[in-house]
Amino acid sequence: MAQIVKIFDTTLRDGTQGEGVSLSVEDKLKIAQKLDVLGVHYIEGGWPGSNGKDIEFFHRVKELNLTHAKVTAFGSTRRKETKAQDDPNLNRILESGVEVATIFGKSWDFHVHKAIQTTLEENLAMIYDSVKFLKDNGLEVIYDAEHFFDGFKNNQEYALQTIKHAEAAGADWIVLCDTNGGSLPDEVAEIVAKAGQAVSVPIGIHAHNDCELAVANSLAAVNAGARQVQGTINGYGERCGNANLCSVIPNLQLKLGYSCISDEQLCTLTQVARYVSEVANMHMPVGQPYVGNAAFAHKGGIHVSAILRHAKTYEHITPELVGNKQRVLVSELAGQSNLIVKAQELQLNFDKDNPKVKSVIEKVKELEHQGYQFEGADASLELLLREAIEGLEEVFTLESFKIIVEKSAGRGVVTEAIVKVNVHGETMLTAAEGNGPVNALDLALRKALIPHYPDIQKIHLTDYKVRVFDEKDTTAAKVRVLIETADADNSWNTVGVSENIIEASWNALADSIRYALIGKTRVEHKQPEPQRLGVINH
Ligand SMILES: CC(=O)SCCNC(=O)CCNC(=O)[C@H](O)C(C)(C)COP(=O)(O)OP(=O)(O)OC[C@H]1O[C@@H](n2cnc3c(N)ncnc32)[C@H](O)[C@@H]1OP(=O)(O)O
Ligand SMILES: CC(=O)C(=O)O
Repeated sequence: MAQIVKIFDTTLRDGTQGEGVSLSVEDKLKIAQKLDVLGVHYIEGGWPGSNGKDIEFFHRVKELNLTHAKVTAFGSTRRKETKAQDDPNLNRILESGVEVATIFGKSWDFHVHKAIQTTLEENLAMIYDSVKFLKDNGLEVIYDAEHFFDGFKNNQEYALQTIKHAEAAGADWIVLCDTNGGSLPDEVAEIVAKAGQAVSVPIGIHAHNDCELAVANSLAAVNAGARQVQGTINGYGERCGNANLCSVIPNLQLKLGYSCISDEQLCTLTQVARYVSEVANMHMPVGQPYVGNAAFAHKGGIHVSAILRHAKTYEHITPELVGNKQRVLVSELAGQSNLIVKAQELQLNFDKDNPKVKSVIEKVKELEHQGYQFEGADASLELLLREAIEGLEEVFTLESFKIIVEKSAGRGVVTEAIVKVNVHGETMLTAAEGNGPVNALDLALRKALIPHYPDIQKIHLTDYKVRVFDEKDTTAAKVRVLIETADADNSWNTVGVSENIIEASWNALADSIRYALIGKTRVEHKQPEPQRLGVINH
């Protein structure tokens, strides 16, 4: 029977102490629901003694009827030289209506002297009184021993006295905190084991990531006897963050054989990680272990060739166990296997014996050498493959475009694009004003295409990125433009490269529209004529 390790999520408290992370009450409530579905045991919702937002959260979280997780409110021990029952912070915890309180107190004598500027005896009394007050009021109490590892290294006897005082006052858990994130796994293991011998209540670990060891330290603590791990989704948190639960949970469960959440809940991990990053509006690193977009993405041709034979050759776990999936990238590092997998994904008939395989690989490598990058431009790659394998209908061809940018005294900059394209034998000449050259080009091209393809009105550009780079051996700077386009159901990315930013943008734009139109039915009956400069019939 696997040993149980309880998961304490502090995304909504310590996570919001991370730079750039700010959550509204609504955001916090939405995330709490996801965390409950994920199966964490505790959700630390905030610090009611700190701000009105957190007070409102605790008021409203009761309406969610969470099925699994216990909600806990955070705070500190009472202020020095006061009574616990008079302490506003402890009273806000009671008023929040939670059944579990998490309070932190000082373990490091240096902090007692320098940070809270009181005596060692008064700090012990602050810990005892505060835990006792909350216990006397019927709460489960988790005692976070702040700076425990630094305190232990500086004055072992005093650090142990602090947690013994918490235990004597009735704490249900003693959580050892590597608050400054400076400890190493071997030290953590040794100190957790010694603390475990000093007290008989269960021990937990709360690790920060300042040495990029928060996950490793959490695992070391569990192996040394800790039975609760505190951390955050995606590792958000003060300074360099907290232990990332998206790595802690699968490591504990899949590698070390502990039990934290059910297998079905583990399958929601990737979805929860991405959801939280969306709500927090924080970019998620593609290479984030287990849950990142590239966590099971294979780029090197050798790797792809091997995973086709057995996924285990380059995957440490089956991605679906954590709700992620395998991906194959195509780039100048690709071999034929990459292209074959990609083509299979697109349901294109393209096997090893197809004579076109080599020429397509060469084309991809040549374009990447020119500055194209297909791993971030799935739609451009699909067009290239479809064109090579089955040929593509020419949905439109460019005859010419012209951009006029005019700045005159007393007026802002006015940008106008004139586009001439041939659509099924008909030359469409249109013009549009935009708030910049790319916007104007986009609007003019759409005007030209709408009569033939009215669906084009449902798509819109969602992102536009430019990267300037110097081509090897020449002095001319080239630019790569990446465009993201979306309709109601999907989004897709295209790439264009040129020494001229407008031409690079046009290439990416034209691919994005082509991609949208390929496979869509051409309307037989034209829509009412759009505003345009002229239509030339051939
Ligand atoms: C390791 C951690 O992550 S702990 C959590 C840190 N998170 C936060 O600080 C976020 C929320 N904080 C806040 O909203 C505010 O700091 C508050 C409301 C808690 C306190 O605000 P203020 O009363 O203005 O105090 P301020 O923040 O300037 O100073 C902290 C006070 O807490 C005291 N304090 C710090 N730790 C403790 C403790 N464990 N027990 C008791 N008092 C403590 C300090 O001594 C200082 O009080 P003093 O000036 O009387 O000596
Ligand atoms: C309690 C806490 O957040 C810490 O010690 O880091």
